[in-house]
Amino acid sequence: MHEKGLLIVLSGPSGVGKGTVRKEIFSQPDTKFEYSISMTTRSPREGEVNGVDYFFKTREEFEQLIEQGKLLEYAEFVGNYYGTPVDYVRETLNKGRDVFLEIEVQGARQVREKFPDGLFIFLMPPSLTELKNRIVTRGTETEDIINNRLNVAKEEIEMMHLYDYVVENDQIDLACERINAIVVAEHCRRERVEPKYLKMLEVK
Ligand SMILES: Nc1nc2c(ncn2[C@@H]2O[C@H](COP(=O)(O)OP(=O)(O)O)[C@@H](O)[C@H]2O)c(=O)[nH]1
Ligand SMILES: Nc1ncnc2c1ncn2[C@@H]1O[C@H](COP(=O)(O)OP(=O)(O)O)[C@@H](O)[C@H]1O
Repeated sequence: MHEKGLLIVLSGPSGVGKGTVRKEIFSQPDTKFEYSISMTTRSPREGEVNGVDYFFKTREEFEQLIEQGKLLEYAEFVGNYYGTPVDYVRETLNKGRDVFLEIEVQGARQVREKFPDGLFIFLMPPSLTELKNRIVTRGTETEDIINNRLNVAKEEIEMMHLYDYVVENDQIDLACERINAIVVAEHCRRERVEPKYLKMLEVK
């Protein structure tokens, strides 16, 4: 019988670098977490592969998944649905593997309700100015949309207290190291009283 795996949730404001940090973590050969591939109604970008980057769905298909209770959480983000497949998450955790979700903050909030024992990590920008720079560099958005996004980001940052850890994404490699260290520490903390260790103390 395996111990249940840890559900790791990485979230944070739009543009902070969640996707970038997640990709870096999963490009490291010694990463042992399983990435849960999300469902989305947004169109694939150039180079994105169905079943690798996302499971691309129509709005009808996605709404059916919601009705059938197939999503652990879902949210509408900039006009598209995004959601986490519940069966994959439960099956993988039951195999004793750690599952890693990279999702926006509304979804993370729903996961917290269903998995209060999950490990919730909030990625923070070094400053709001730097967050604005990242949103500007990434997109083709107009000044109005960028300001609107920044206001949303401020509301998202206010949700920080709902998380177990806050990690600054000043440099991608440092943010990844911090996340990996948190997961290792969290395993030690949770498995401290595991029977196999207590057995060492048993009198023969
Ligand atoms: N709630 C939720 N958010 C998701 C999920 N998958 C991805 N996201 C988030 O959706 C947002 C948009 O993702 P995407 O369209 O890939 O664009 P980008 O990450 O901003 O380049 C990001 O904040 C992701 O973290 C999911 O399954 N559930
Ligand atoms: N540590 C960092 N330093 C500088 N730029 C970064 C860093 N992390 C991410 N970025 C850049 O910021 C932008 C937003 O990153 P992205 O991963 O798309 O954010 P999110 O998934 O949180 O919306 C991208 O252009 C990315 O290259």
